[in-house]
Amino acid sequence: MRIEITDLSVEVAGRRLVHDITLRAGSGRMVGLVGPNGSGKSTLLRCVYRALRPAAGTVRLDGADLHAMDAREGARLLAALPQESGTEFDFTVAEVVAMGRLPHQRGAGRASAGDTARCAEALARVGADHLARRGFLGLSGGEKQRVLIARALAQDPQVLVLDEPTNHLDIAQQLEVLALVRAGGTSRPESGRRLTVLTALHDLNLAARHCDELYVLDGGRIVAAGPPHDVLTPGLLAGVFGVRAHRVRHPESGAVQLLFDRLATPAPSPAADS
Ligand SMILES: Nc1ncnc2c1ncn2[C@@H]1O[C@H](COP(=O)(O)OP(=O)(O)OP(=O)(O)O)[C@@H](O)[C@H]1O
Repeated sequence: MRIEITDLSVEVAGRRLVHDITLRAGSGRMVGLVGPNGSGKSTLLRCVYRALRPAAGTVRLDGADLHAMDAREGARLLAALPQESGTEFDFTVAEVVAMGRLPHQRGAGRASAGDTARCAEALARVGADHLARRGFLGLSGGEKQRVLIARALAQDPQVLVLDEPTNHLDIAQQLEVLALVRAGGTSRPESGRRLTVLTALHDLNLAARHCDELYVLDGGRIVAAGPPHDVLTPGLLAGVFGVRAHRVRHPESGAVQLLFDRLATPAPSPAADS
């Protein structure tokens, strides 16, 4: 399922935080949003997963206006992992993941055997099946993140919107989760369907390695877009992130990888010494 974001602007408390965003994610593609702190990534994603309404512009899934759909219909198509998500009540892990099935059920709490199997499968895919009976609030940050990813996958969406999905995960889990998402989540290989993923990522090397295309946000606007190799240039990284970057190729995958240094600060001028 393709995502088309067109001329999207988002306002919070009367302040426009995101301006005129046009972004395309083709069906089955993994598209990354990168940008410095405060550049508008979360605000844009919040509008895409419908926590905020657009001030202008549209978000369409295969041509249908997402903000015009009813909540249940939207939730069957799109699942989200917000940056700070979770539950205040101490549900068990199994109960948290089961919430992902609600959009597919008639009436609340009528889980079928199929629903239960989908939840177990999603937990197993993120390596968290052993946590099923644990209380969610007692989990570590990384364990919580894995469970919330399982909930999103159990929702069986066609589009996944992730805000910093690798937060709290150790390096092995970061690679595991992004590979899993990229490979299509729980999507049964036999269905031939791949998830379309829009994800904010701080780690530019993970973004370069896992995303088909990147959009770079700065000051609430898109300042560059394209394949990671074309986008993550030393000039852009200096201008947007304020760092000096060296590009190397991953010896196995060939993906662009970056080594960072602080930008050299200009030597003080003689006049400043006097
Ligand atoms: N509810 C709000 N009220 C006022 N300003 C807000 C609100 N939410 C976000 N902002 C501001 O909007 C800008 C964009 O914030 P946003 O969280 O979207 O950035 P981000 O790129 O996701 O940042 P980070 O990388 O730090 O998570 C920031 O300047 C932030 O302070």
